[in-house]
Amino acid sequence: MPPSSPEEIARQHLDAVGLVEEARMPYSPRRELGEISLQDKVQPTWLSPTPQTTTAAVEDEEKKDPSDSDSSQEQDEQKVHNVRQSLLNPDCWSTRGQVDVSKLQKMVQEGYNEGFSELESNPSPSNYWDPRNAAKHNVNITRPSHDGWGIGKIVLRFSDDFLTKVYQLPWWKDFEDALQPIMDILTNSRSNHSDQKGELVVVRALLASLPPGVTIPVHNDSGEWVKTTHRVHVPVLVRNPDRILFRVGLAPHVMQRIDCTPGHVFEINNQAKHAVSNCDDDHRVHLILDYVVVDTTSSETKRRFQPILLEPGEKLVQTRRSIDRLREMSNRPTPSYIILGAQKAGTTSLYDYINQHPWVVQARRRETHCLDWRWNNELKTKKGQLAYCRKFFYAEELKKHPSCLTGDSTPSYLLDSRRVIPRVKALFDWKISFFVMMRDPVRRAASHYAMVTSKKGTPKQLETRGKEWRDKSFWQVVQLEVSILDACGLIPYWDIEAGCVNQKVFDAFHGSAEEAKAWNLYLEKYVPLNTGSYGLLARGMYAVQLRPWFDAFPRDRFLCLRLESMKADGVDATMKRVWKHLDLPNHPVHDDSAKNTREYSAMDQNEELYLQRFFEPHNRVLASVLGSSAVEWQNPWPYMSPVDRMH
Ligand SMILES: Nc1ncnc2c1ncn2[C@@H]1O[C@H](COP(=O)(O)OS(=O)(=O)O)[C@@H](OP(=O)(O)O)[C@H]1O
Repeated sequence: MPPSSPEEIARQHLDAVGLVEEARMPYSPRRELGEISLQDKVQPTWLSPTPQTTTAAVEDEEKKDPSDSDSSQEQDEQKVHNVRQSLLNPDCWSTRGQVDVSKLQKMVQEGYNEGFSELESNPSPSNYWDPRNAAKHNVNITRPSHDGWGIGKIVLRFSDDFLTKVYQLPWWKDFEDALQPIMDILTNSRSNHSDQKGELVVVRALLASLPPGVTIPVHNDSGEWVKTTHRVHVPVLVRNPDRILFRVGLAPHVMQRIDCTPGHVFEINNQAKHAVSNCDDDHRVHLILDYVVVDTTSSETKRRFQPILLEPGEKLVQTRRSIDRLREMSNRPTPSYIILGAQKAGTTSLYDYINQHPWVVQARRRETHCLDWRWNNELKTKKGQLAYCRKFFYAEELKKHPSCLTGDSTPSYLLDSRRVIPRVKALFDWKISFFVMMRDPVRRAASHYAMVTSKKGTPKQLETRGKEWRDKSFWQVVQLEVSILDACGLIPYWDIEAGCVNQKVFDAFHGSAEEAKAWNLYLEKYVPLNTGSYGLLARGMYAVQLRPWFDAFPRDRFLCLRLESMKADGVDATMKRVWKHLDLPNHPVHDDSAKNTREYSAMDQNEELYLQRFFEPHNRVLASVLGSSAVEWQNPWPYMSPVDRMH
């Protein structure tokens, strides 16, 4: 949801003042509905509920948030159905109890209503709101929008957007006793309603002081953390609850008003729309908690949510979605991953999808080529070479953010192992991750030829693609490539004229020392740096290309993917594997369209059959080279027999 403009916020504030002054919006009755189901939280919140579920429709239809509309009626009906099926709590909030907050009130009374940005005198040591005290005795957390609106804060626990790290700030200890009655109420009220056993772990806790005349406009929280956490509010200092308009609902025009009397412990579905306006002339203080329910039988989960204890005055470095300790700076070297190839197998898409993760920063250019044709031969020391390669990335900027990472996609590296492997080994001597995308080598070859011979492109692109194939037909290039492979002794099993394989010779040759020798010769003589017009067939011989890589690096550094599986299983299914390989939390890709696509004419059927026969034995040994028993690699690109084709 885009941020609201200052004009829109002012309009919402005026509306709120009107609603409270004319008493036009009654409180929704307190209902103890227990803990809000996480199932409700992952449902879309744009949809207006059906009339039966609407209890406080005070604004008219025209005021609907434009982002709440959807064009297709069919989709709408499906969504209505889904929402009706799943909405256990269409009210989007639940009273969890009433608690005595006098202890908390005493602790935060001092300075809660001061202008936090214009403090001049020396800070009083007992004023928790004073940012100077927070910087010295606690830890400074930035909350850009809230800070911009002048909202005061006392932060006790905080986590990154994916809940990979929960930080406990020094002042948590000061407030622990005062928070206990609230924790007890939350534990009791959930055990009465929920079957899900587990321990409550607070992942975020802060006190927020909302200045008079400020409105936090209608919004809904987003991010992975929202789906697994429960958001609890406890009004602490509210001089006149009738002048506070706190609302939540499935859509802006059906939000319900919640009673903000001090001590009212309530949970909201923060994935639903919510807003608050302080129409009083005093600050309003709420305690805001997010908790998760941790399965204590799983040591891994327990460990994950074990808070990291921060020290007074310690510095954190934040981006919108990540938080790291400054002391852990430089913990992650650059780059973290390389997409090695294969060329024309969907590498641009993979790189784009990876870059959609909020913790990934793209390189300064997509294909750095810093280890092949942009390699700087002048540089003789490792230090100089590394510094040169790091310039292709935002390495300096990333140093402070070890949660975040960057990588390279240079699909020529897979084939050019002779040059690239020693350079990776010498320079990137950390646990770098590799990706290899593969695609039916026949289709790959067609795409490769179409790109190299295309007349479209920038002058630079036309130059790097080379001229060697420009006046040759596809078939002529195939013949040229076959003769090159043959001259290197790489295809003793292939009858060039008949276009068929001698399986016995292939079985004896593949993986042999002779093959490795012939392959080296090929790489040495026929992998140039000044053109893209080479390797039409070699780039589709995946098993031979992968062997040197698997010999040089541990196998678990590689994630090998099949473009066709990505198409069949969906991008998100593939990306789950990618995030795991990068050790990144899951994140849905918002743009999963295919990148770098091109229209070109279909291949001649006889030429296609020739190539299929050529690649078939190579495809069949792939599973054993990959060491994979996965179904997708057993017969990765099944070709139809000529007889089948006729039917
Ligand atoms: N998601 C998805 N589904 C299906 N097909 C896809 C997808 N992503 C990329 N592609 C196809 O991959 C081809 C481009 O590959 P690369 O990006 O690796 O090319 S390059 O080496 O970077 O030039 C290019 O193939 P052709 O269109 O046949 O040329 C793309 O269409």
